[in-house]
Amino acid sequence: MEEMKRMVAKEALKYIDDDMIIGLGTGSTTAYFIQMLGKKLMTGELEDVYGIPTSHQSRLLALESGVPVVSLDEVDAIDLAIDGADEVDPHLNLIKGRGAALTMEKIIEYRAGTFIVLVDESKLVEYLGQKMPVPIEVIPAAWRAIKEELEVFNATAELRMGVKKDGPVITDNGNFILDAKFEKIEDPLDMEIELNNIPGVVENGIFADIADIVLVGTKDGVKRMER
Ligand SMILES: O=C[C@H](O)[C@H](O)[C@H](O)COP(=O)(O)O
Repeated sequence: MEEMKRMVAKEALKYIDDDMIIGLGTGSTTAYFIQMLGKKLMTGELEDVYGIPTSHQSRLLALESGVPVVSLDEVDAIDLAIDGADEVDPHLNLIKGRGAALTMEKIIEYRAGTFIVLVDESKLVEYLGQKMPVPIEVIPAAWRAIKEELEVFNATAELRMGVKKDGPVITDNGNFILDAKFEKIEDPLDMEIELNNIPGVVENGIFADIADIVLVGTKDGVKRMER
């Protein structure tokens, strides 16, 4: 599994040129990419590449790896964004947010000229919701009401609890995460919009129609899916 992640991260480097602004995703797969990008910048193989982090995790890792970072309000455009995903359907719709970074990820990736997703083949599903719940970032005061309102969509939601921290997970934006298990998400774009219409929902982990390219690590090498 780790080898597949490394393989797709290496492949993603081929899309990077000098003078690019790159959205830096969150998670274990993107972490390999950030470290490899740092090496290319250190050796001078790449020059003047700046990263826009999507979380504290990717910001700290970028700084540690030698990738200079800028924020969204300092740039006119984002050339490319690279990130992992928890599920990918055949139309390149995604579920993201296992690492609770979905809101900033969507803010950056929605605005990137090209959004490239890095996964291993275990993330490919026939339909969204097949294996994973949809993470939903919510304003803390509204979590219980939203949990109940999600029943309209036949979803069962759990408040995500911290590991090495008592009580709920607090996102980089100071909010809670509800993990909502759906039976089957028939129309990802429609569900993404519906969920964001619930007052108190900050953002949800369905990324419909955003990914341009998915690089899949398989036992037989990297496969490329394109929309
Ligand atoms: O909030 C976290 C993100 O959406 C991650 O990009 C996603 O969970 C994939 O992470 P990993 O590459 O560790 O499987």
